[in-house]
Amino acid sequence: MIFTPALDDRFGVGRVTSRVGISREAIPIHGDTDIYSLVEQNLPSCVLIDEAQFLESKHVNQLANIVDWLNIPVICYGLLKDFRNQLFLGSQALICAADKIEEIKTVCSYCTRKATHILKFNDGKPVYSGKVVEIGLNDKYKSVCRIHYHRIPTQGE
Ligand SMILES: Nc1ncnc2c1ncn2[C@@H]1O[C@H](COP(=O)(O)OP(=O)(O)O)[C@@H](O)[C@H]1O
Ligand SMILES: Cc1cn([C@H]2C[C@H](O)[C@@H](COP(=O)(O)O)O2)c(=O)[nH]c1=O
Repeated sequence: MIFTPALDDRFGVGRVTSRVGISREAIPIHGDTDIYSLVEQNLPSCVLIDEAQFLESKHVNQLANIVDWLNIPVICYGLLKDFRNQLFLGSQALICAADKIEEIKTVCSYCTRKATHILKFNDGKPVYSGKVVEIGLNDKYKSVCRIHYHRIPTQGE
């Protein structure tokens, strides 16, 4: 069973879509969705959650119970930190609950260093404060290294 938070509606509510174009229907998670009950009724072989940074801590508890009481593996994918370089609340709850955490590495948009931060742009300018959740694509967010998070290169650099 595939789930994704309803608030990420970039490609439609309840849809997991990759930048490479692959897309799958998913069950949308709303504030009152009881993921445990839905999984208990269907008993799938695995549960996949995308955009897990947007989960509420009660959903993370439900996922832990699915693993512990239904013996069904749960794999979550999501961002660790927001554009302010602070942990998303869902990711914080997942770090505390998870059996295993795997980092998927990517490189900085401006150089070959490891991307450790995410820069957010408003009208082409980096911003470091404001509301945490703003659904968007590559025009709004860029993965960057620590150096370029604090100072984006000027033209020609
Ligand atoms: N199946 C795939 N094969 C090859 N490259 C992939 C595949 N899936 C993703 N990628 C690479 O990873 C990038 C990010 O993929 P995406 O699924 O949008 O990740 P996320 O949602 O985690 O940001 C893509 O633009 C592409 O370069
Ligand atoms: C950093 C950051 C991201 N978001 C949003 C932007 C996108 O809708 C998703 C991330 O999707 P991806 O396919 O994994 O890149 O999260 C946000 O709301 N706030 C942020 O700080």
